[in-house]
Amino acid sequence: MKEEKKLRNLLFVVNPIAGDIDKEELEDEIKTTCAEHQLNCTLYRTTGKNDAGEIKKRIEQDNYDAVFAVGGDGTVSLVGALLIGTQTPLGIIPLGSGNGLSKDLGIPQDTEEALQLLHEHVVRNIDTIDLNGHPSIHLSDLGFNALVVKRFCEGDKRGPGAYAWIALQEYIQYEPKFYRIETDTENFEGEAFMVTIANANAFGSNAAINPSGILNDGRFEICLIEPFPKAAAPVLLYRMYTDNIDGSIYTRRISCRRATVYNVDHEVVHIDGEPAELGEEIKVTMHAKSLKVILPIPE
Ligand SMILES: Nc1ncnc2c1ncn2[C@@H]1O[C@H](COP(=O)(O)OP(=O)(O)OP(=O)(O)O)[C@@H](O)[C@H]1O
Repeated sequence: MKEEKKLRNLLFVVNPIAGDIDKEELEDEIKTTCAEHQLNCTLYRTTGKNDAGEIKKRIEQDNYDAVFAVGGDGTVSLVGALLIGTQTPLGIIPLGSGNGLSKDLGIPQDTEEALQLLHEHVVRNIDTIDLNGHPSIHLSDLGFNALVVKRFCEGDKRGPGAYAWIALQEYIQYEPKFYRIETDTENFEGEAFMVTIANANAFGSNAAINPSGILNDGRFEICLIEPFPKAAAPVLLYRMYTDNIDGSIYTRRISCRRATVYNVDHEVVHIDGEPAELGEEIKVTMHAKSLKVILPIPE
């Protein structure tokens, strides 16, 4: 196996509010681990305002060997988007409410184990996708889940419990919306409960919307949940949590390399867990193996 370049100079982007977990102790742990392995470490704490600009400035000023996102999927996307197309790998110390991408990548969810990646790892390339110029590394949605994500981001409670409570409240009154989807393989026109544009497999909650998706195959999947009777919801959820969504008559997945999604009813959208405004016509393109990521050494 090719010898990995040793990391020397690291930037850690720490989201102090992610997952409702106090990060002070962790910051000390990061500093200690770096000192033990003679690594130079810089910490940047996100503020929620113009973080992308601030981090970009730091990356341009200093020659970092890797940038670690310390937080949830939003923090991972923020950092990952800045590293797409560069030689600088993205590291992840998962500390959010859900940590979907890190789970799909097999990154340890235990902080101490994840910190081992600073000195023992491999670097691999993964695909990213682009929605009207906005990068997406994990999963983006139109429809029900996007609405829940929007309400979650507007609220002041974090964590999986807050997310589940909002989902339940919205589910009771949610009506499917109309979409037209054209891809290089198949087309779709009709109502859907939600449309997921998936580079990866599962949401942070572990619900697998795209169970067989591969992060470096040069393809993405459009996962549709079509209108279903309210009574079918528990079985649908069960299928998602048991990697068996394709067994449902209410779902379909389109694997493709490019797509245009017409969001006819102007339904809300999120990209990797952050609400986004994309207009009615959404062009989705694939950037194969465009992001380097730091992963555990395979067993
Ligand atoms: N200092 C801060 N104060 C308030 N909000 C912040 C701050 N730093 C970042 N944010 C916000 O945190 C959100 C990203 O959080 P992140 O996704 O990392 O964690 P999470 O939501 O707890 O976890 P997950 O996405 O895995 O469910 C962004 O909306 C960002 O604007």
